[in-house]
Amino acid sequence: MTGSTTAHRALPTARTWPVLGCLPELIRRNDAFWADAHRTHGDLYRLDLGVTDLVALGHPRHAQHVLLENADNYADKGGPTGFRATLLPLTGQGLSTIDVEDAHWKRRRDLIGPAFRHAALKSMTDHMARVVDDHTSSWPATGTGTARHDVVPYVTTAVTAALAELLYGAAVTGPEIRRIARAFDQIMNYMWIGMLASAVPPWMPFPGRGRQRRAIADIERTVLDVLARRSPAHPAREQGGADPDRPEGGLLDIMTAAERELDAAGVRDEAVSLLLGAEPLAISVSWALHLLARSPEAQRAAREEVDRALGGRRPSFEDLAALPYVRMVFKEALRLCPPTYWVQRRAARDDVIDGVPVPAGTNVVVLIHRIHLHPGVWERPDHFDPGRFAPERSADRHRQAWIPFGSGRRGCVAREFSLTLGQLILTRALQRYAFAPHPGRTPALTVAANLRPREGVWLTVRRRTTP
Ligand code: HEM
Repeated sequence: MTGSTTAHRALPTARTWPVLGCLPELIRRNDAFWADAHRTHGDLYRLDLGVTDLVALGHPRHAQHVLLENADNYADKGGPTGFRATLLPLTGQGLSTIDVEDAHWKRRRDLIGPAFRHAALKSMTDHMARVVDDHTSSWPATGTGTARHDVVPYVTTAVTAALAELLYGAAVTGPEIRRIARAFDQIMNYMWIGMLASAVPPWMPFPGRGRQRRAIADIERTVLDVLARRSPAHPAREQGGADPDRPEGGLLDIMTAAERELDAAGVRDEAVSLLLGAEPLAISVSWALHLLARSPEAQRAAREEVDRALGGRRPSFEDLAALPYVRMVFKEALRLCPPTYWVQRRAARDDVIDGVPVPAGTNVVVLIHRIHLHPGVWERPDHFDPGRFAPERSADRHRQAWIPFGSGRRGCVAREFSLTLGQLILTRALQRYAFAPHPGRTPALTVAANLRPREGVWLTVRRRTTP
């Protein structure tokens, strides 16, 4: 795709206002803005956001170029600019936000990666299934009757509990999970305002800035409280009060033992930034339930599969292979609602993408959601159709057409873990409940730091009496 000898074309620019660029329009119109920008400017355009300038990339071949083929030129995530401005104070120097691929990043990745790979997954799945079991057994759905509620907090609780045990080797309490979820909510929704705030010195008052700082402090305090409970000096451990089913220690223990440089600040950054993975996972599982609620046919197919494979029993790692349709439902939910809507990189050297010059220092964003809805790649892109992930229908698709976990060297370290945990929660939920729309409350997505439901995912939930 590079080549300085070919004729270059000019880059169309999405810009509305002289100083703020598209930012006000983006804040006002949200997801509709992106769809229109794509229709007007095509797959590749310059996005003027006033405080920052980006090149937006919306075709799978752009992802292939930036994240794979020419990844050496895009090893830098772009510092505290653009979409990253509001998240960095929360995540510090955690693996996901380490800016440049260097020896430090590689060492951290090599330490964290194996904990999420297949062999580790196999041993942790049964434990995760038990945690999921506890946290999906009592969603509001009275007896054989129904209840109408937002499923996001319930899914978030199951995801956060399972993830915290894996990371910290310690249980989080209900109030802690609710505090973390509230704080994540504030932080995610602050993104656009946070971008504006990034242009104003930190000591100057700016709307929402105080709330944002308090939310970050809340998460940090809660995580440190949980970590303190796993300390050998903590009374709960000294009294042998640990749950015999719970794996000793957690990923953080392994990391602290292996990497001496992981001091208190390093532990804090990694503990917080890995926990942030709970948010996209909870969003995508909740969105899958919404899609199933609106597609009785898909819900029936998924339920028949789980009943056939499991009856009413809890799934084990070996069972997951017998639940391919549930997996496809989750993948389709991640296509329609990829919580990590974009990934950002900075060009180290001059480059050319699709005939457009991209000078050194340019920040580019790969727009995952636009790629997932690209009409040239997907048939009926807006339509919920889990069967499109069947092997026979996927063979000819561009390899970068579905990238909810990113791609290449900085791709999500927890991809397999997330697919497994999502599959487990959906399976258990389908065994226990039937889902239907909530009359008068149609869930909608909003583009914040993640792509996420605007006001929750309200559904009608009926407890099943069989199998
Ligand atoms: C459905 C759930 C998830 C989605 C959609 C998702 C998405 C992504 C994406 C798109 C990236 C690439 C970012 C980039 O290229 O700049 C990424 C990286 C990462 N994710 Fe996830 N993620 C999910 C769950 C998780 C979970 C549960 C964890 C932690 C336990 C996690 C930890 C990470 C880390 C540490 C990285 C950075 C890897 C590196 O830079 O080397 N993610 N994720």
